[in-house]
Amino acid sequence: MSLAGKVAFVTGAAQGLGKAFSEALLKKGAKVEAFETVISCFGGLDIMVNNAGIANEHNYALMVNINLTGVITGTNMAIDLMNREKGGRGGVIVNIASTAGITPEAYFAPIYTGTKHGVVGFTRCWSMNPYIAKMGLRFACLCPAFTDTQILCSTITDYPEDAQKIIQQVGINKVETVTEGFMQLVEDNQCNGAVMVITAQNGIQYHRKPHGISRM
Ligand SMILES: NC(=O)C1=CN([C@@H]2O[C@H](COP(=O)(O)OP(=O)(O)OC[C@H]3O[C@@H](n4cnc5c(N)ncnc54)[C@H](O)[C@@H]3O)[C@@H](O)[C@H]2O)C=CC1
Ligand SMILES: CCCCC/C=C\C=C\C(=O)C/C=C\C/C=C\CCCC(=O)O
Repeated sequence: MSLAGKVAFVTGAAQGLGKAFSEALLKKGAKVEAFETVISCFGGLDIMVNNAGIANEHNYALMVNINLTGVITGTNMAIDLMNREKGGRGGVIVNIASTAGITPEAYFAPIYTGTKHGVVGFTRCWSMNPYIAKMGLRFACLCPAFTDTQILCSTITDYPEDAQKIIQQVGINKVETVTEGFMQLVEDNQCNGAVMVITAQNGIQYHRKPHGISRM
């Protein structure tokens, strides 16, 4: 996808990964806008990034609301706006999950892990919907391991020993590496259903795709 003139909306873009994603999109010529402006000034949306998230095991209702319900709500709103069959231009929806959405290694954070598993399952499920081709939509999910942003500081403060132990094992991603992976997901029109995993040890990788209806 060429990004020149495309309209993007990134949730939670004030800092951290959301800010870095927005800056990378702007550099490639996209317009990164507030939701109201997207409709009133640009008449549509091409790229939706559900990025906002928190880590707070003590307030699980809030965390589920932001990390999972927020992604579902943002996705639903974007589908309505982008659906070619309803006058939209089509486009891509990228949901930001985590490696915690694939493996439960952060044992001290079961609710965070649950919300991120939800994001991965929700995004994968949409990507397998046979009607999205007509709607002009594709879906992708980004799963970074620990990355150098503010959310990490609060985790280390809340769970110093547990977090440090895992971080020492797996390392910390640079924001730039995660942003590079994010841009691949946005620009590669072939990557519907991609679940991209990014770790400090192995860099950018694709998690294996599910194949149709599972035979368990
Ligand atoms: N930094 C890390 O180690 C990793 C982060 N992630 C995910 O990446 C996403 C971005 O996190 P970071 O940039 O790392 O953290 P961050 O704490 O720097 O940024 C989070 C952003 O979300 C926004 N936000 C929080 N609640 C919101 C709400 N109710 N409505 C709108 N915006 C809200 C904040 O204002 C902030 O801009 C999150 O979904 C997080 O779970 C995933 C894997 C690793
Ligand atoms: C992880 C619980 C607290 C969440 C808030 C802080 C930062 C967010 C980090 C993540 O989302 C990444 C979460 C867990 C990573 C744990 C292990 C990574 C394993 C990667 C690997 O297998 O190499």
